[in-house]
Amino acid sequence: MPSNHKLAADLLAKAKKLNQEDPLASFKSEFLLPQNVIYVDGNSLGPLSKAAKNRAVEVVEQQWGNSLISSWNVHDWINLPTTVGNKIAKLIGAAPNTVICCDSISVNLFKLLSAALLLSAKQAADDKTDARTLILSQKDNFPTDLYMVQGLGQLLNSGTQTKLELMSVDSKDITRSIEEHGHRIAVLMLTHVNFRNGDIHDLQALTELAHAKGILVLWDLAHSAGVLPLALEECEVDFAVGCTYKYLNGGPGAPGFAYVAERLLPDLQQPLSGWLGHKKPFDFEHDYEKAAGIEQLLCGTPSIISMSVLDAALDMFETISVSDLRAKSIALNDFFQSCVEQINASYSPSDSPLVLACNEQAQMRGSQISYKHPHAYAICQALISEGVISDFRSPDILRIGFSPLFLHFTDMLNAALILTSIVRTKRYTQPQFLIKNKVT
Ligand SMILES: Cc1ncc(COP(=O)(O)O)c(C=O)c1O
Ligand SMILES: Nc1c(O)cccc1C(=O)C[C@H](N)C(=O)O
Repeated sequence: MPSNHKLAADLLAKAKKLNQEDPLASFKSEFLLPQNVIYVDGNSLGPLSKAAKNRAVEVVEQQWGNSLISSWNVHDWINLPTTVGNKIAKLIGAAPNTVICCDSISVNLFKLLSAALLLSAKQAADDKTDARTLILSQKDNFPTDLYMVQGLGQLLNSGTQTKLELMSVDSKDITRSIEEHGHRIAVLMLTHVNFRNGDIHDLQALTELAHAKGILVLWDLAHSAGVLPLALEECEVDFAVGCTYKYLNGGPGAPGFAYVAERLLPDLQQPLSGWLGHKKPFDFEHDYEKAAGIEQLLCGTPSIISMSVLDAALDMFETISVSDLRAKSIALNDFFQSCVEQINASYSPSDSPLVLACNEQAQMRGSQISYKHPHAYAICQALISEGVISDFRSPDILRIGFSPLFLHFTDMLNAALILTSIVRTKRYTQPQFLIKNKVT
């Protein structure tokens, strides 16, 4: 407890009032969270909902167990990637039938980047200009995005001619790089919300700027889908990818999604030409002919159990607007930050304090806050041992995520009390917290 009892009482009264005013407060009871746990890691893996658990049992016992292979028709498994894709489309401002649920972000990036490069090359040939060879991205992107470009580059550049180069620059230099190298850039590939510090790129402005230079745009929405309002269609975004195991609560390894603007679908050619992306998969023809719609992004047989669980988890979003989710996420983020600041201010300054490693204003960040500390890993482990599940991002970032569907403002106060106390008393220095041997 803060030494100042009045402060503690005031913060608790404020938290309770915010809970009462929260239109999303009742959704917490839809989740099966363990007792005595404050889960501030829904930005890495969303928790289990009752609906998802029930669907898991149903799909295994009834659908697979009883209906066996007829479930592809009876339970419409065959259309699940588009059914689920359409539910996701509503959350990201995409037109119907422009989103498909399949594979992982990494695999979908490979498909879409390859397809974008082919479109760009065709455009250059039509315009009689040199083919563009650059993919512009941010240095601080989530590594898999950069790795996928590097892997694709190895494949494409195996001959004598360089066909693809990754140009990764500081986020603050993206605009300047587009201005300077625009004519050489085929694709601008950015992650909307930065996984370490929560910085948000201006999706609309950067998409417009890139288009003005003839660049195709691909957004990674891993930390945006289901928590930040998005308008892909309105902003004329070309491509997007995202995952469903974070704010969409689809479960560990739940399939990702891919978005392609409707206008690009007819000429799109993706390299993972598996049978389910074929125009008539069940005709079992010798030659590949792509499906006309977004189904062309499919490759092999989808993971039906996982996708069914996700399908059920997504139903919760039917009655909620993303702007309400964003408003609550900002309020949780802001309240947590102010609790930490006020509690710390009520004590004499600590000799090794947590330092904010993100924008100071909650509305300027994604649904997370990041602190820098030389012992961030140990602090994270100490937090987990005291029931506050957060995560650590190498080398020195403690990351707290705010999932608006199942967190209450009282959770924020309790998490802030535990965090500040662990740092102040240096409880993180216990030996078991110092050994770095865990996935976080
Ligand atoms: C921005 C971003 N992109 C991609 C990924 C991972 O992609 P995949 O679904 O392929 O594991 C993550 C997190 O794991 C991420 O935060
Ligand atoms: N996808 C993950 C996994 O399979 C294991 C552990 C963590 C993850 C994550 O999603 C990490 C997450 N994208 C991040 O922002 O750090």
